Amino acid sequence: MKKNIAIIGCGNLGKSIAHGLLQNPNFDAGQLILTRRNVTSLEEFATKGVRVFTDNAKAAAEAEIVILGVKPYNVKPIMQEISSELDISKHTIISLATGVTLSEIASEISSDAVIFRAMPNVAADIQESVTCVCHQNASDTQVQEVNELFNSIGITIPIDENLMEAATVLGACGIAYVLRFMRAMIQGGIQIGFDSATASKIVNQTMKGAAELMIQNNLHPEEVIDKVTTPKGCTIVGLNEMEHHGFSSSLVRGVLASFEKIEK
Ligand SMILES: NC(=O)C1=CN([C@@H]2O[C@H](COP(=O)(O)OP(=O)(O)OC[C@H]3O[C@@H](n4cnc5c(N)ncnc54)[C@H](O)[C@@H]3O)[C@@H](O)[C@H]2O)C=CC1
Ligand SMILES: O=C(O)[C@@H]1CCC=N1
Repeated sequence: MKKNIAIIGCGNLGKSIAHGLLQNPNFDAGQLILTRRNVTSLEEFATKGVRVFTDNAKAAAEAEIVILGVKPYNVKPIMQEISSELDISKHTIISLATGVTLSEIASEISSDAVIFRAMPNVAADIQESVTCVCHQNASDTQVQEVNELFNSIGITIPIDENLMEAATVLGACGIAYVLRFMRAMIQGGIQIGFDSATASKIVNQTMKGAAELMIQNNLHPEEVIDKVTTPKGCTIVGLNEMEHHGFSSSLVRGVLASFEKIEK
C-alpha cells in the first residue's frame, strides 16, 4: 500500500505503530506523517524521513489514511480541528480511542464517512500486535487496505463494534496484565536464587515458549498444563497454592474491572 498515513497525536501507541510500520521493507518513511503538540520526542522519526508536524489539519490534508492516536476526550476537538481538511471520498479515518463509537466520530464529519475503529497494542512496536477492527461505510478494498496495514504490525481480527470494548481489555490492556504476571514470576525467581537479569531471561523465554506452543499447535492452555503437572509433583503444588490465593479469580476480576471502567 502506497498511501500516506497520518497519526494524529503520536504518543505511546502511535509511536509503537510508527516503529512497527517503519520496519516493513515495503513501507517508505515518506508515507508517514506524525503529529504531536510537542514534537521533541518525535525527532527519531524525523531523522528517518518521516514528516513530523504540530499542525493536525496539515497532516490530515497530506494523508489518505488518518489515524486518531489521541486520548478519547481529545477525539472530538481533533475531529473539529481537522474536519475542514477531510474529504470523505479521499480519507479513511481510523480511531484508536477507547470507548469512542463509530457514530460519535461520524457525527463530527458525515454519516457517510469511511471510519474504522482499531484496537492494537504496544507490541505493534515489534510487529507483534493483535489488532481488532470494525468499520462503517468501508468498501471491501478499504477493509483489505486497513487489514493489510495492521497485518504489517501483527495480526488483525475483524469484529463487531459491540465487542470493541472487550477487545480493548483482552488485547490492549491484556499486554499489561501479562507483563505484571511476568514481573511477579521474576520476583519469585529472585527469591529462590536468581539475579534479576537471569530471572528475567528465563521468564521471558518461558512466556514466549508458552505463547508459541499455543499459537503454533493451536492448543488450549490446560492441554499443556496437564503434561507439565507430574502427579504429586512440584508444579501442581505451586499451581494449587496460586489458586488458593485467587490467581485465576483475580485475573478474571481484573478483566471485568477494566471492562466496567470502559462501559461507564
Ligand atoms: N497505550 C495503549 O497501549 C493503548 C491505547 N489505546 C488508545 O489509544 C489512544 C492513545 O493512547 P496513548 O498512546 O496511550 O496516549 P498518549 O497520551 O501517550 O498519546 C496521545 C498523544 O496525543 C497528543 N495530543 C494530545 N492532544 C493533541 C493535539 N491537539 N494535537 C496533537 N497531538 C495531541 C499527546 O501529546 C500525546 O502524545 C487513546 O485513545 C487510548 O485509549 C488503545 C489501545 C492501546
Ligand atoms: O488504559 C487505557 O485506558 C488504554 C486503553 C487500552 C490500553 N490503554
